[in-house]
Amino acid sequence: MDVKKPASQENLNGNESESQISHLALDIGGSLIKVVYFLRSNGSGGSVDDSGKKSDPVLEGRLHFAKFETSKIIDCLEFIRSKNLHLAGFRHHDASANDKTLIKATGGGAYKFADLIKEKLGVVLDKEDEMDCLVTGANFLLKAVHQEAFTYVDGQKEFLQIDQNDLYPYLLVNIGSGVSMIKVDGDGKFERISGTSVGGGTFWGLGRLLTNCKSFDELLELSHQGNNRVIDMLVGDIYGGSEYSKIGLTSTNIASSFGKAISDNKELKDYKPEDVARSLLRMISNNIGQISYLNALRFGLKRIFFAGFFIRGHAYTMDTISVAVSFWSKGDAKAMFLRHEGFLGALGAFVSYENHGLGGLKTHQSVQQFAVSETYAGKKMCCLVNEDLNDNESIDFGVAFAA
Ligand SMILES: Nc1ncnc2c1ncn2[C@@H]1O[C@H](COP(=O)(O)OP(=O)(O)O)[C@@H](O)[C@H]1O
Ligand SMILES: CC(C)(COP(=O)(O)O)[C@@H](O)C(=O)NCCC(=O)O
Repeated sequence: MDVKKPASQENLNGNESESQISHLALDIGGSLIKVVYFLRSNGSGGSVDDSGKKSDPVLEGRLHFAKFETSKIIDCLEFIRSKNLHLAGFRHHDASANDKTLIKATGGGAYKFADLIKEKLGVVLDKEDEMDCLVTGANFLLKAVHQEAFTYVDGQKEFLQIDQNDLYPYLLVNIGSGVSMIKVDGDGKFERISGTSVGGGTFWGLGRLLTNCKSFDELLELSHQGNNRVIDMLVGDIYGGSEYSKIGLTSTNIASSFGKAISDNKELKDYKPEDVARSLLRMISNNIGQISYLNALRFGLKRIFFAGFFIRGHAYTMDTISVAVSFWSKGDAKAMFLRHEGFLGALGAFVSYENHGLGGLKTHQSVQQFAVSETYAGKKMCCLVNEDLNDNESIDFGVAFAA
């Protein structure tokens, strides 16, 4: 598709200066809206290639991440408007002057809220397929971002060196509101092999009803303090304190999640909310870990990457998933996690701008100091990740714009 230059370079009048704003991409999920936008550093835009010759202009800047609850979409739109990010889209070359700016978006909300966004921001969403975006985002992170993937064993994070030549195939498990399991065989080569409706939305929804927590983080924090053995029925509870070693179960293995609640003769109010939260988190994480491993086994996949905002970098969640994968695979398979766990879809949508000749992701000599420089989708790019990335973080980045 032919494109005109980014609208951001035509008509800006707000917080971020015209020279700074570049691309904006959205992933509007069942629970959260993820926003990724690139702001170029002042003065960036050199155009010298490796041999010192003139080439495509390279913009250096930072990739920014933000998220909002989907139920508070108006706050998100206000954020975008306040920063003038909605002016950072693109237009069809053949578009009439009245035609709207297009913004890349994915997730179910790109359909559900298209009219609202058009009304509030005056932009049209250019929709990208959610599964495509998840895979593109995962491949992008695994190839380009230093220290993106890690294992979590016995409370220790161990960062992985990803071998570009030995990345595929892998299983991507995205734990959002629901869970998608995708076998990834290469760039754009994937199959969604399974899914489950028992996911992050289930944890937050049931948790809210059972504990009266007012926020997801409060529920996570509660679970941190709780003891699941108060409510879960353990093998030892059934076997009089002994293990059932013949089938590989120790006395402390959970035999039945929430199983004690049937025999305790107690009401919900008699349990501590923190114990309920802990049992719930454990039940859902364990279940996802187990289903993931069974799907990995179906296709002979040894590596399973877990993503989605359900994980939230939470130690107990990652530990439970890791233990489940290790337990069911008898140590054969490994659970791996991603630092930008919740932003795969939005990053995938962001990367898709390059299909329109806008902002192909590409590194340049001038950004050589960055930690990783790899080929992605036939182009070179690189990123430097700060030590402690979390919610509203950013990545230093080099982007080449088609002239
Ligand atoms: N601040 C939050 N508010 C609501 N849910 C959150 C929050 N942080 C993490 N979560 C968890 O993340 C899940 C959504 O993950 P996400 O990957 O964004 O999926 P989706 O695309 O379906 O919104 C929620 O269902 C919940 O379990
Ligand atoms: C429908 C979805 C792809 C939507 O993505 P989400 O907003 O949950 O990230 C996801 O919720 C899902 O895969 N649910 C599981 C449906 C199933 O396979 O049973």
